[in-house]
Amino acid sequence: MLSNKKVGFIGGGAIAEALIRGILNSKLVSPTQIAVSDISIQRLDYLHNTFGVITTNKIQAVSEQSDILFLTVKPQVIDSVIDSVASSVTVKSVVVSVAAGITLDYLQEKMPGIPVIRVMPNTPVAVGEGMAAMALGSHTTQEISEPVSTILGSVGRVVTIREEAMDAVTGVSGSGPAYAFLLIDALSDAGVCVGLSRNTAVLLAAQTLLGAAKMVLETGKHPAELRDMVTSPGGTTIAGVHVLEQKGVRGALIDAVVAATTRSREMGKKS
Ligand SMILES: NC(=O)C1=CN([C@@H]2O[C@H](COP(=O)(O)OP(=O)(O)OC[C@H]3O[C@@H](n4cnc5c(N)ncnc54)[C@H](OP(=O)(O)O)[C@@H]3O)[C@@H](O)[C@H]2O)C=CC1
Ligand SMILES: O=C(O)[C@@H]1CCC=N1
Repeated sequence: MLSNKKVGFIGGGAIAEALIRGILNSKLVSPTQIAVSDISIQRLDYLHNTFGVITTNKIQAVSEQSDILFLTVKPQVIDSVIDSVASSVTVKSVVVSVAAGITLDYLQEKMPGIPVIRVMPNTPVAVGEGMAAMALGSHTTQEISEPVSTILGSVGRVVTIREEAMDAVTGVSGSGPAYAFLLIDALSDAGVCVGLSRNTAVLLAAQTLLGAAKMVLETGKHPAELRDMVTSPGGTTIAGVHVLEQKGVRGALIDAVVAATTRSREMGKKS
């Protein structure tokens, strides 16, 4: 338990909800240690009723109380949000921005002297299988960042990276769950196409991606080696893989990550 820490969220949308769900499931903090501010009262009611967390539409009520303050708003509004919180955060707190493209330089310029961390999480934090990368600002020591690492580590894996890699991380693992959901959806449609019920097809598709991902992580083998183990000579798998290669699925995924990375860089330039 991070028993003596108060965790705040400015913005109670998709990623804040995923983080709150995961953190509460991990039992690292209790609902009353978490406070959320959002402009939508309906959203605050939903979060309070679902998780029992403290909610308010007054941003500063959250920022002045929080030891760890997550900025979980869209990059487009982060400027005005920081203007509202900057005077109420102190050097004893740490501000964690998850906004795609928003740089440490920008955050530090807007909040001089305040420890800041730039993090790119992903929505599987909600089920304890997130992937988060963090880059520390120049006023953020390892000791200051420790509780943030602990929080992110309680809902998945966390790595510390050079900030320059953050746009690439956004393209791979930040946006990545969307590619995986698209693949699972497509694989499910394919199952239906060859005669399976929808429920069975979704189960088969999702469990197959989960199992394959686990094998990569647990065996440490190269994905291509694991793929070869499935691919019997003259069998079914090579017939399927042949079609995927002909249709350019590998190239499409590479193009998708490059496009998302480029978009993250563009969003950073506007901040
Ligand atoms: N979704 C994801 O998978 C990930 C998102 N991120 C980053 O997280 C951030 C949030 O993304 P996401 O959760 O998807 O977005 P959402 O739109 O779901 O959530 C943002 C929330 O903030 C609210 N909001 C807007 N303005 C303010 C304000 N001034 N004060 C308080 N709350 C406000 C929004 O209300 P309203 O909708 O009414 O505007 C909304 O409820 C982005 O910067 C994104 O780059 C990072 C990693 C993964
Ligand atoms: O789509 C987005 O911009 C955010 C950042 C990573 C995932 N979602």
